[in-house]
Amino acid sequence: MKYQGNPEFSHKQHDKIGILITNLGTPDAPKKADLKRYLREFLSDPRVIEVPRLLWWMILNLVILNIRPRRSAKAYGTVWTDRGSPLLFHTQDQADALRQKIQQTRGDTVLIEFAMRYGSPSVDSVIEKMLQQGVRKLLVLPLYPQYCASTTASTFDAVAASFLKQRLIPELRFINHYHDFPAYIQAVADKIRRHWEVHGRADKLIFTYHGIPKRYLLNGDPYHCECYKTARLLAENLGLTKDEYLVSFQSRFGREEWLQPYTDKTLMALPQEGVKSVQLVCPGFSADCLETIEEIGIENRDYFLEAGGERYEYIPALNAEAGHIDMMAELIEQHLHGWSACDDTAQRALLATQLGAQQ
Ligand SMILES: C=CC1=C(C)c2cc3[nH]c(cc4nc(cc5[nH]c(cc1n2)c(C)c5CCC(=O)O)C(CCC(=O)O)=C4C)c(C)c3C=C
Ligand SMILES: [Fe+2]
Ligand SMILES: [Fe+2]
Repeated sequence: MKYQGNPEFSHKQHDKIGILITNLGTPDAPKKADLKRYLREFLSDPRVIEVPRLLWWMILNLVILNIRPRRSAKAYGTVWTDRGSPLLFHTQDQADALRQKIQQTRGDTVLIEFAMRYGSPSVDSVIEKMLQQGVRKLLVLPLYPQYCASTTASTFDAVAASFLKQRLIPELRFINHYHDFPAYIQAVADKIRRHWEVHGRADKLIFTYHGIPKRYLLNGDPYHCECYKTARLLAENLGLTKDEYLVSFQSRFGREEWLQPYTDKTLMALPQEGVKSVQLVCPGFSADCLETIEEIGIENRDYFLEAGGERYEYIPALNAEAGHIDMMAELIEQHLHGWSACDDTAQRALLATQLGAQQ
């Protein structure tokens, strides 16, 4: 059978609204074999690596997958916890907290789940489960505040691919970005303010974002622009002047030029310019993960201190904090507008009665 359906379909079944939050995904364990599987899936995505397929297949399989898994496994080992990868357990906590919050007002007419674009739980398996549970309207929220084809559009691809095999596809809404959503700006700004209350301020506040190849920006990706807009809105909210903050881009991969200025090079240069203390925040990451805890929390700290810096602080991501969950709930409610779970139940009941009378 080409298209899957639910033979238990009933006209009396109440429609449900499904809310699916997603993030990038992470390896199952900090081991070479797990990294190889994870990196193969991730780096085979043409939305991530825009290079002719045959050429990339050779580079990936003959070079990268023979070198990187060992190195990355070591890095993941430094952030791994009893609950596994931070990205996984923070996303799980976010879904649990969101479920509690939204079900307080909407009851069990709404299902809230999380999925990962790469690795598990996969987008496909979670959508399948939600459809089986009666979801007929699906809202997808990729937890990337700034739109990027490599992350946001890739998530859309996975959702669309999952529908390809379904007989009954749900109504779909997809949140593209929320980089300028007031409650998101407020939540990040509040987090910075709370850090200042405990630790005081530094010479510079650095907004550091995951980079992408510069070529993607030149080909029309709005990510760079949305990163800068987020930084401007945060600076306005915090009352910062232009010389009190910086924007930079981290996590370079491969040899071509990525978005500049690079975070590592910036941190190496700042002490010579008289900047001795810095605070770093990652407004593009909704959950702490390898790229924030290890790369920003550890690796870049060393660069700054070795270059003569004196004080370096990383301000953690919003993770499953109440302010973040409230912001997500507000964003979701805004996008649920006009959707109610059972608005056609009465019509269905009527139809079922009519069908019954005809038989
Ligand atoms: C926040 C947005 C992200 C963008 C944009 C992004 C683009 C991007 N990433 C790579 C390559 C790698 N990224 C890796 C890890 C990683 N990336 C993001 C987010 C974005 N990536 C997250 C949340 C994570 C962490 C996952 C975790 O398990 O904690 C990795 C794997 C780690 C490693 O080996 O260094 C790679 C590789 C590219 C090429 C790219 C844009 C083209
Ligand atoms: Fe990445
Ligand atoms: Fe990295």
